[in-house]
Amino acid sequence: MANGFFNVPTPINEPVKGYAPGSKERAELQQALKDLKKQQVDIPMHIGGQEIRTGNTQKITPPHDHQHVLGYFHEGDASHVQQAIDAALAARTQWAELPWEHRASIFLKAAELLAGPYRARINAATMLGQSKNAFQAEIDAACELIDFFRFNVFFMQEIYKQQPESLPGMWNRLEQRPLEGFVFALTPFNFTSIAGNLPTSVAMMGNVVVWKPAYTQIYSAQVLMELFKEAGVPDGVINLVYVDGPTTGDVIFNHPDFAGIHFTGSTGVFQNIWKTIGQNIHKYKSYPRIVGETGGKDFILAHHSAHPRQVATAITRGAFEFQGQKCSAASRAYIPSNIWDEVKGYVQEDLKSIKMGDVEDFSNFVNAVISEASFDKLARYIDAAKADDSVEIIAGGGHDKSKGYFIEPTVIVTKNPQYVTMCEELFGPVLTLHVYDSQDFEKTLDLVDGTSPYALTGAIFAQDRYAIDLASKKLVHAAGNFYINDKPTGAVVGQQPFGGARASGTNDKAGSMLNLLRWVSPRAIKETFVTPVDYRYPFLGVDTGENLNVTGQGGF
Ligand SMILES: NC(=O)c1ccc[n+]([C@@H]2O[C@H](COP(=O)([O-])OP(=O)(O)OC[C@H]3O[C@@H](n4cnc5c(N)ncnc54)[C@H](O)[C@@H]3O)[C@@H](O)[C@H]2O)c1
Ligand SMILES: N[C@@H](CCC=O)C(=O)O
Repeated sequence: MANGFFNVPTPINEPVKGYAPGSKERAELQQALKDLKKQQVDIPMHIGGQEIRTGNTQKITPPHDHQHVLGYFHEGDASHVQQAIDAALAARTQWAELPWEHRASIFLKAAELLAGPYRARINAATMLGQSKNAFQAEIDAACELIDFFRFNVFFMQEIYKQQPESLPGMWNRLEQRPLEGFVFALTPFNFTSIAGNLPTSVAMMGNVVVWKPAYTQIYSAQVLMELFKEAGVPDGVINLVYVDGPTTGDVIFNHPDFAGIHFTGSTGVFQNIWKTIGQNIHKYKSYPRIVGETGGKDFILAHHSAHPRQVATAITRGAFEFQGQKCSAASRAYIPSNIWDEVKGYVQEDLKSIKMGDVEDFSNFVNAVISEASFDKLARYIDAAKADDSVEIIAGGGHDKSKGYFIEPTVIVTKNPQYVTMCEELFGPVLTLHVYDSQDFEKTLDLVDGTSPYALTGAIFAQDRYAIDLASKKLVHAAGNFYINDKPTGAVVGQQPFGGARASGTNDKAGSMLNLLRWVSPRAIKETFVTPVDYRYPFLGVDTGENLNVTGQGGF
């Protein structure tokens, strides 16, 4: 029983460690990589606190070294999804009734564990399982997830604090109930922090969760599940299943207690899910919350006043960090003719200096793409561009899957601003670039706005303040995260709340109060202290009015 109004610690962003040669963190990370590589892990599902092994195992291999086996996971079927729902519903009442400060403590503890004893292991697992370099793993799996935990706890407190006015004679209260049912967290491969945030932000608000990660992220998902357990998340609150997407969806979206989905992934999958939920709407007890952050076709637009070196650096980092597998990665660029030669020179110079290879060699900036399917798709688009006379590849273009799924950072230049790779999300290290007449800035703004159905991230580079203002206005709906003279990636929790509109998602801004509000159903409670005993209005005259309380306690 809580007797006190508690204030959670004020969150600050977790400092990103540098991993410089000779540093303590580098030594710890190298040791964790070695430890993980010398064993083969056997990864169970986690349902109601039980480890579930089906014997139906699948291999986990690093994308940059597909012959090395890191371990196996046990795949489940529809019956396991049903068990996970049952376990979640069984845990629901006790978890929902736990005073909020205990939920806060659990996730603050998770943040501290991740910042300390779990840091090297989660980074190493993300490096090996998802082929991220040390720095990319650190900003994702460690810092961003730590920030999600700390900031979300703070936002939860802010939400609970918001209370309505009360006139004399009454007390109005707002109670933030968890949703009536269970929530499905469906997570992508590319960010360990997103995989960790989608189930925990929901659970933090008192809900119970069935979590299904992408198969290509299971290696680090297992470490997250251990972290949640050690932090004190009770059995059944977050249930982790490894079942293929359509089979999982079939059980979840037909269940009457399905109360919401917290999704991050591709637009096509999200749109199908939305349709299925719509078709099944009569089956549910409540209208499910549908929260989804999806794909992007993120842009860099330069004005003729932009600094060529700054634009080139933004292209190299914005398009090719983590092999372009960020929903925010720049994948189309519009460069004015007056600075093109310079920008081109710098980009080619940068890309020539980039090293590609295994994550254990910390000097590799680029590693492998996530899977053979992704490699084959990207190689197809690159080969089609090579065969097309209307476009030119000015950097990269090579690919090789003999040891790992390696695609060279590739820049395609096209005269046709509607060329297929200017419009479609490829999700890999491929940037397509259109050079426009530097006098046509306004026309190019329309082009940027209208070329793709997405609206996730975008960047304007200019020194001319009028150009920045014009771009901000004309591109108002073209990006949920808009950058001025900066690359379009690298949003930080608490600083640039993240999410896009149009086909890019519901824009509920991960790591913000807006997102957490989707996981509660407020109940307004009005308590009247002196309850009326006469129905008549004052002007009917019979009563003196003192018991009528028309505008006071009684109200309308
Ligand atoms: N906007 C954002 O914040 C954001 C962040 C990260 C990734 N993304 C997007 O995610 C995508 C890359 O991630 P991904 O390849 O893991 O996405 P994906 O859509 O292939 O998979 C996401 C999840 O959905 C599951 N899934 C796939 N098909 C399904 C189906 N038919 N029914 C039910 N579940 C299904 C997957 O197993 C996975 O768990 C890109 O499009 C990227 O832009 C968006
Ligand atoms: N929040 C990340 C992108 C997440 C999507 O993959 C960024 O801003 O770069």
